Amino acid sequence: MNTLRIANGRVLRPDHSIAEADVLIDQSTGDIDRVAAPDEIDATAEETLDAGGGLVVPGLVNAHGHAPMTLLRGYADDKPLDAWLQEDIWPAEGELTAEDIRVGTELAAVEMIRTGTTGFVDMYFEEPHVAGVVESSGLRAMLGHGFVSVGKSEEGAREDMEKSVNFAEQYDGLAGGRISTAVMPHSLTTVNEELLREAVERAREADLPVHIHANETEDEVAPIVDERGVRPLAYAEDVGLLADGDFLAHCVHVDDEEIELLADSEAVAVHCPASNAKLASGIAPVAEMLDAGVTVGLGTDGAASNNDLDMFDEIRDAAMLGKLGADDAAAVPASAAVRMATEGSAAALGFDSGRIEAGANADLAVVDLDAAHLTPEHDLVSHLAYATSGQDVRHTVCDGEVLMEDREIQTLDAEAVKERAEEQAEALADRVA
Ligand SMILES: N[C@@H](CCSC[C@H]1O[C@@H](n2cnc3c(=O)[nH]cnc32)[C@H](O)[C@@H]1O)C(=O)O
Ligand SMILES: [Zn+2]
Repeated sequence: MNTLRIANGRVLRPDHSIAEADVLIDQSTGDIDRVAAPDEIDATAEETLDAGGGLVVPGLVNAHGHAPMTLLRGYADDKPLDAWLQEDIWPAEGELTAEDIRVGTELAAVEMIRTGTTGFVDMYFEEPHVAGVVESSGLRAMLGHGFVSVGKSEEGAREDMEKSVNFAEQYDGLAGGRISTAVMPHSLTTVNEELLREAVERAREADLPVHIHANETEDEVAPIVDERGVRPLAYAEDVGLLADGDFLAHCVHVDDEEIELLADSEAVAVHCPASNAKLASGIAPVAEMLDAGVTVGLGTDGAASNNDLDMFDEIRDAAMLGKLGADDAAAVPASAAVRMATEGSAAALGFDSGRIEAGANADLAVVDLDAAHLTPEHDLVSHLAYATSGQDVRHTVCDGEVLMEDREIQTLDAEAVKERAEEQAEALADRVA
């Protein structure tokens, strides 16, 4: 057994207690073999990472995003979703090349590894290039080709849906099992009913989950209520969504009936607080969803509506906005927010990660605790939610492989990626202008 030992640190246990413990990783399986006090582990490890003065936490899982949009970070801000997409983002995306997608994903991978994220979701296009970066970066991901029918001929829309199903079938399980896939219709209003039903049917035939944007803005809800006389999630359930493995991004404008539908289903809601705030989409009723027993994951959405991919920022936003939305300072406490970004997101994607215990994927990060902004140590879970930045991460490990040691990324040349991304983004903006 090739072993990696995360030594001399403290560990965040699944019950959110803190233990002085080493983590022994079996690199042949990529799983955690043991978590125990140092003197209880006599195995000699081929490789050791020093977690002294640090806290070993589950690698964060970014359960909704559009990775290549890092090239559009800061390209268009300060407008609501529809105007932002129609006036800026979709015109720019029309000029994106496959190389842009590859470089934008590399930049996203550098940012995620640097900030302790070990798993992510991508809904975009040119996904084979995204998959190539997942393979080389060492991250875990659930990928899908996002498709719409609006603005397309019936034939063009069907082709796009086929592309989404075919990609999901062909890429599931690649990169040594670190890639999983989903069929990804863009949203309940940008894909017509016939195509949506067919996409869901094809996903079930292929035993694949479906990922979709849902109830993000009032503008997405009203047309469905007006046309169909039912709430969007009732329509989603009727087309066969809300099945086990399905996960819905946003769920901002959901009423009690829809929260109950989610709670009674196997589907997972993915909360994107920063994106919802930045686009003024609203504050999702996360406290109510959690109280109703809905599984809630956490995601940044794209870097053009956040504008970073730091999931520690997202944890803090979830806690803060959850309180504001519930008008209750006790809502979405620190532990609940941390759990959303670890176990909640892992559940959304069916990842066996999100917790530090034997048998789980060895997807973890080590947070340096010696900074002034993490002093004193009354409560480390409080620090994870209210004070930790992704820049505090020292090491990142995914599938038992070291992706970053002492803030040095091992699987990508971070400086070269940043340079390339600058060049590609500049050329893209020139093409759009
Ligand atoms: N542009 C693709 C649609 C699917 S890719 C995923 C799309 O979601 C867009 N997107 C990014 N953030 C959001 C969001 O918060 N809500 C809805 N769409 C978004 C993103 O810009 C991209 O166009 C096509 O025409 O076939
Ligand atoms: Zn999105």
